[in-house]
Amino acid sequence: MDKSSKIYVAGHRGLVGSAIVKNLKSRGYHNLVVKTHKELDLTNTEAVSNFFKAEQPKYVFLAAAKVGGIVANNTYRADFIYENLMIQNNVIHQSYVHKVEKLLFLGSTCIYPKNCPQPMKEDYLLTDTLEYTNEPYAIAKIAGIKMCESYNLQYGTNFISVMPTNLYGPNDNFDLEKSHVLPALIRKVALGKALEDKNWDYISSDLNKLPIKGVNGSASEEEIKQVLSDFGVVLNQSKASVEIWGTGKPKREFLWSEDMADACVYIMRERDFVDVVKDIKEVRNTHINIGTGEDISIAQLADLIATTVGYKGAFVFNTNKPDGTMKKLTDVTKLNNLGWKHKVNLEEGIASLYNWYIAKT
Ligand SMILES: NC(=O)C1=CN([C@@H]2O[C@H](COP(=O)(O)OP(=O)(O)OC[C@H]3O[C@@H](n4cnc5c(N)ncnc54)[C@H](OP(=O)(O)O)[C@@H]3O)[C@@H](O)[C@H]2O)C=CC1
Ligand SMILES: C[C@H]1O[C@H](OP(=O)(O)OP(=O)(O)OC[C@H]2O[C@@H](n3cnc4c(=O)[nH]c(N)nc43)[C@H](O)[C@@H]2O)[C@@H](O)[C@@H](O)C1=O
Repeated sequence: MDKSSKIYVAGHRGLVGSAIVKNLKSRGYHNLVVKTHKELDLTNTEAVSNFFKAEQPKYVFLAAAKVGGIVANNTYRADFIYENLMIQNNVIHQSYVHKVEKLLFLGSTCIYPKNCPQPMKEDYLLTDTLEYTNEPYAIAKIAGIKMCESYNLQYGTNFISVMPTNLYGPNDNFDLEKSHVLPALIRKVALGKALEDKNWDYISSDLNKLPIKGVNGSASEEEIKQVLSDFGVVLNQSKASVEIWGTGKPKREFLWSEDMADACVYIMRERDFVDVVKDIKEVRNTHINIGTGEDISIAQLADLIATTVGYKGAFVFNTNKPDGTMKKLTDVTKLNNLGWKHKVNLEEGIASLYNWYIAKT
């Protein structure tokens, strides 16, 4: 990639897209094209076609998607399959039509079967039934992999699919209903500590930045306590407790978003589709897992966050909420063999994200 190549980063304000833009700029790439969702709705085929015709990007990072945690995936099932299929169909097809030199499609490790052998190798795709809570999203992501693979085989394009594990970092989503576990627990634990410390300035400032169910920092103490308790952050006789969804037993692997962005930029710069094809007689499972190869239970994650935040209160487990897949650890051999390894460990990442979040509230 020349420093002046025109590069389109779809989803540039999101968790991963913002980290990709930061990474590219730090390396001197200066001809970036970005559009907000409002400026360009990627589900709109005509608008995407016009955009590619006008801009003619040479490289495309497809980091725009409908994204959310386990409950959002399970609740907005139609939106997750429809919007993701539309976004990726439009962007991948127009990239072919307008002769994009290389495209990177971001999927997710939820493409693997619910009871997949661990760690999950790329070859385990489509070998068994998916986890139900995120099946629509996973099916859209599998369609994206197969679309890239099929366009490469039929039309000779150079489209690469990467499957990230659970990600976290600056510009994460801290909405308690829709977010993933790590930002949700950072926010809930920080609020639990503030309740115990009677730090109303912190609580008001947090709610002013991101109201919960319409309740912001100017609401009464009683209203605030009520809405926090609806989300499992409770003060009982000066002792706080924070709710963890499910049993706390599922294990997850977490990758810092700036490491993820670095992997994306590395693959875009250094690798081509042919590098990830194992068997040229039957070209399958050409995607690449992106992760750390290390996992941790949700209960252990909560303890780590409590240590970082200095929270001394309790955790309670709400088993009416879903656990989802019990284990989804990626096999990162292919990624490591392609020449990339993660740098940021979980303790460092949690501390950085907590500091980032505090600075924002
Ligand atoms: N976060 C995670 O833990 C994981 C994420 N992934 C994948 O990584 C990729 C990036 O995810 P992440 O950064 O977390 O997502 P975010 O939700 O943080 O960002 C998504 C971005 O997509 C844009 N977007 C969404 N819908 C549209 C649309 N219809 N038209 C135009 N833009 C749209 C948003 O634009 P705007 O800001 O303007 O609203 C936003 O910038 C996705 O493909 C996701 O599936 C995979 C595994 C884990
Ligand atoms: C990245 C991946 O993310 C989604 O899958 P997931 O890994 O199950 O996502 P999650 O982060 O929401 O939950 C992880 C675990 O944590 C538990 N958990 C505890 N307490 C909270 C909590 O407060 N919030 C959330 N969200 N989860 C909690 C929760 O019950 C689950 O056991 C996919 O749908 C799909 O989007 C995808 O690709």
